[in-house]
Amino acid sequence: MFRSFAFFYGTANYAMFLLVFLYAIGFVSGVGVPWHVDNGVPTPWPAALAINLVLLSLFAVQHSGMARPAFKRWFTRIVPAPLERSTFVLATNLVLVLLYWQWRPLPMVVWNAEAEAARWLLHGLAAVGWLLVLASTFLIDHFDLFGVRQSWRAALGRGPTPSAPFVTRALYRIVRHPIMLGFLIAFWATPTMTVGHLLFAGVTTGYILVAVKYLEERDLVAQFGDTYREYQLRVPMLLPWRRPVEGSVADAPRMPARSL
Ligand SMILES: C[S@@+](CC[C@H](N)C(=O)[O-])C[C@H]1O[C@@H](n2cnc3c(N)ncnc32)[C@H](O)[C@@H]1O
Repeated sequence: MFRSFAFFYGTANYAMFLLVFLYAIGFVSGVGVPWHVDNGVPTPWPAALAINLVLLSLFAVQHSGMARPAFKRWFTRIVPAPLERSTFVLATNLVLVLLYWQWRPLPMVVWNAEAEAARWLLHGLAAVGWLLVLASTFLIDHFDLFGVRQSWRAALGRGPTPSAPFVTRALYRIVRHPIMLGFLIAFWATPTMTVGHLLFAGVTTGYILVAVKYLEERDLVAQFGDTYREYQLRVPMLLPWRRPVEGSVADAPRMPARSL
């Protein structure tokens, strides 16, 4: 019974993620979907701003909170360990559906590229960003990242899933966070930037910078130790042209493991 459920749960949450990811492309680009970053229930700007900030904060709290090792340790007392990642994916899906549905437009235009070539160029750049996200998930371990591997192993009656390996090849040789870089490109490369889109891009950029530097990298140092510190010295965080900090592993900042 549990094995069948694990298979269904992992597969259904992943299938929903694929739809939510596809919708994200439409939401940000404003193409092909009913509710997007520049469309929704017209709302006076102070209320629209407040609602959008609540939605973005909800995403940040869910996403960063549930990804912390301390939360996972507590959560796996309630949810079977092989289904923990898939439950994280389900929660992310639900928060994003709420955001797509309840987002309020702030339509004032900040910039607008009028030349057709410039518009296509910016759409093309955004497409490169989305492809970078997708390609990078396969470099880490796409099916592990979205909980399919863990739930399918449970369905097959296999033992606990071994941790995904530490990756430094291909895109991870150029920057330490290609998935986040892909999101930043996709969020900012738009021919028509409205106040609502700017709010979305600005807040998500701030969130990505804080979450990567102060949460994810601390966890990675705690998990991989000097291997990750040495990686930080060798490879820039997000921008390929930025030099990583000069120094040796011994000089690298010792970041304490997060207790939460
Ligand atoms: C949503 S992914 C984002 C990865 C990375 N921040 C990026 O932007 O490409 C988060 C997961 O990737 C894992 N991760 C981050 N860097 C990694 C690496 N170099 N090798 C393997 N896993 C990594 C983290 O432990 C975390 O579970």
